[in-house]
Amino acid sequence: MEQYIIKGGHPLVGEVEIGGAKNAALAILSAAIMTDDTVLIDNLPDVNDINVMLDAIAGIGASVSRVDRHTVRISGKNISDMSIEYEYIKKIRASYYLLGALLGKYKRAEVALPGGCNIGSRPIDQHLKGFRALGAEVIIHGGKILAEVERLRGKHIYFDVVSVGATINVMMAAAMAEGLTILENVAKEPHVVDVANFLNSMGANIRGAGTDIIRIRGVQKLHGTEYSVIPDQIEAGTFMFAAAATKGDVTVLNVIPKHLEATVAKLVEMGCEVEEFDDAVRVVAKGRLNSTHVKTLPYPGFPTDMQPQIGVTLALSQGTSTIVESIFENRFKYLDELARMGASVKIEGNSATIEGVESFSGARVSAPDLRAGAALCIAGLATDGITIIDDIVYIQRGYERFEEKLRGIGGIIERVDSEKAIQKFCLRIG
Ligand SMILES: CC(=O)N[C@H]1[C@@H](OP(=O)(O)OP(=O)(O)OC[C@H]2O[C@@H](n3ccc(=O)[nH]c3=O)[C@H](O)[C@@H]2O)O[C@H](CO)[C@@H](O)[C@@H]1O
Ligand SMILES: C=C(OP(=O)(O)O)C(=O)O
Repeated sequence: MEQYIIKGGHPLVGEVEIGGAKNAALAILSAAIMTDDTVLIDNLPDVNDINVMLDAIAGIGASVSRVDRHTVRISGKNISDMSIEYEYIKKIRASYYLLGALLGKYKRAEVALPGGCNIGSRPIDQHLKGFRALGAEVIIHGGKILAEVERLRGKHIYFDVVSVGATINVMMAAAMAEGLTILENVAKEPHVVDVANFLNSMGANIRGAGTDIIRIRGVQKLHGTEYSVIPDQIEAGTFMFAAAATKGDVTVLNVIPKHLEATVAKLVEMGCEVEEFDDAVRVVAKGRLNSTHVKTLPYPGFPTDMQPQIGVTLALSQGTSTIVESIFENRFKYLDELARMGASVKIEGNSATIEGVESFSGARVSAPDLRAGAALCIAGLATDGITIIDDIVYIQRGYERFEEKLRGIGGIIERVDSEKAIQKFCLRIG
């Protein structure tokens, strides 16, 4: 098992290049198998979740060839199997997108119930409601979801909750249904729009992605395309909060500033200077920041995937902050770890009250999930001591070369795999 070991306590300064969005890329890779033609996808992040997805689609017979670290060529022509093995599914949440993709193209799919970060109960009833509305028979048996239909038919579907996964999944299936599908109360996240743009570049007819209503006129066939995934707003935001928490000066490069509005608004409220360029954002924190109040909401609200990163930053800010986590019920686990570093927090249901402290003290903590793990790294980088983070496999799910990128802006962080290596680091740095 690997750990991160961090010696923090100084500002992060410099520029960092942001990669492609994991959560857009995972859906786009699934959608890529919906044509028999070849699809070239660029700006993929080189992270574990993407590799698992590529293995999963290769496992059903798709041809997958890597052009380089961030580019892949996929052909769904020789897919022979509609059943995705549990081995892949249990590792990633987004495996459920293969349901919509296979059902749309082959009218049959068999996918084990998905894994992903343990951040809440994460039902998929809205995905299944959507597939059923399009005419599919969907059953859950032996830990698998089996969906089948002779002909998918367009329908007017109203989602009961705003769900990124259900919106994208049902949109994919409807792209190859007969007639018009209208999806209401949909998610408006940038990755929903990116997947719609990708499908449209393959010949789909999807309008309205990014608004509350998506209209999909089904087509019989999709064709090959070349596509570049949007930048990862969550990776960008993570580095922006790392700059804020360490009182640093960091410019995130290759971003779409519009996607970062909620993050920028909070950083400004907290007292950061934020400069926006065409495809970059600079965050400068000149001293101790101020408290604020945060409520996670679907886009364009403040993202739940950024809640731990702002939480860590608030725990070092002046005054009392509150966070309401309204999307997932189990996303405060990092606060218990942070309390071990000296943070003052009180959790009641889906609300947390944070009394800012001047500084943390280094401790050994565990990453409870992907974003919480990244947030604990931020805590370590802001702490004038040694912090060891266990279970970093979660962080590797979604951050490419995380420690390298942090080192590029002055972070003292190493990935180690033994107690001996930890001791060596402490002797050298401590
Ligand atoms: C791979 C991927 O893209 N993961 C992201 C995706 O997860 P995911 O797609 O799983 O999250 P959803 O947007 O679906 O979940 C939003 C809310 O809806 C509820 N819900 C969802 C589906 C459903 O059928 N029934 C239901 O009740 C969930 O429990 C949650 O409370 O969006 C989340 C919210 O932005 C992000 O935190 C995840 O990083
Ligand atoms: C929670 C996340 O991923 P997943 O939905 O794949 O667990 C995330 O990207 O923060």
